[in-house]
Amino acid sequence: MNNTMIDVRDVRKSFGSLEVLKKVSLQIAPNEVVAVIGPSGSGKSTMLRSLAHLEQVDAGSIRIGNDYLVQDGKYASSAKIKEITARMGMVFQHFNLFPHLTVRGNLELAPKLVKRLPAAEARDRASALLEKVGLLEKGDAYPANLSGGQKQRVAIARALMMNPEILLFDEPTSALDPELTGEVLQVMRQLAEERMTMVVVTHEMGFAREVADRVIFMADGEFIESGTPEQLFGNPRQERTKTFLNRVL
Ligand SMILES: Nc1ncnc2c1ncn2[C@@H]1O[C@H](COP(=O)(O)OP(=O)(O)OP(=O)(O)O)[C@@H](O)[C@H]1O
Repeated sequence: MNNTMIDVRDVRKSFGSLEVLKKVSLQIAPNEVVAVIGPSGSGKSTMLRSLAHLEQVDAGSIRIGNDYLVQDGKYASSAKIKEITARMGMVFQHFNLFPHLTVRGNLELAPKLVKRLPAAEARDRASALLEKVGLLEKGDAYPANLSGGQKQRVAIARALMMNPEILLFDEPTSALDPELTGEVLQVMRQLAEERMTMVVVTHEMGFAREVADRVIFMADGEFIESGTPEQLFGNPRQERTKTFLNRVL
């Protein structure tokens, strides 16, 4: 259990003349699992990437725990930003593993480099996490020799190496063949059961419905509606949510 929560207030973000986030606000409680769903291009990834400071917002505030990443459009110092983002782990659609490093190399690099973790400790931690995602025997393999599902499980283990308070997932199963999504969702389901704070941008309605504590429907740069999976899937209040769900379910 941890005390981190995410507080996003009135965040705006444009790419040129395209307004991608229109005054978005969001609060996430410690240990909450939130799924963000919505049509392609609605700003889901941009919102998530803004939390990890992979995108810079134009206005508004993002607070992680007690620390402001950005407050009323003004960013914290680069040292503070580093400190805040180190508390978050991110898992991407396309895995983003280092191709020239083995699985263990991928896992151990950041903890050794950033956290100065001794090699033996990094190795032990990597073993424990590879076991957790069912890939202990793949430690010496290179990413090119893994299936997409295995790559994504390595990416999740890598994110966990840094002992994050929050895990952010950006469409973690969208690049996978359908038969490989299950093994990744199973690891995510386990993390959810362990009460990891997670924000998951996903097209996987089954995950949103069965695993998330709360589902947010986003369209055209706005949060249209948010609720428990039962509320959102069973009895959506907004016409746009209904239309979207009718299309994808
Ligand atoms: N770096 C960028 N430069 C310019 N436009 C961008 C950039 N990144 C995203 N966009 C645009 O911002 C809008 C929102 O994109 P975003 O990836 O956040 O949507 P999304 O809801 O995650 O979509 P998807 O489900 O397809 O991944 C899209 O119109 C996209 O083309």
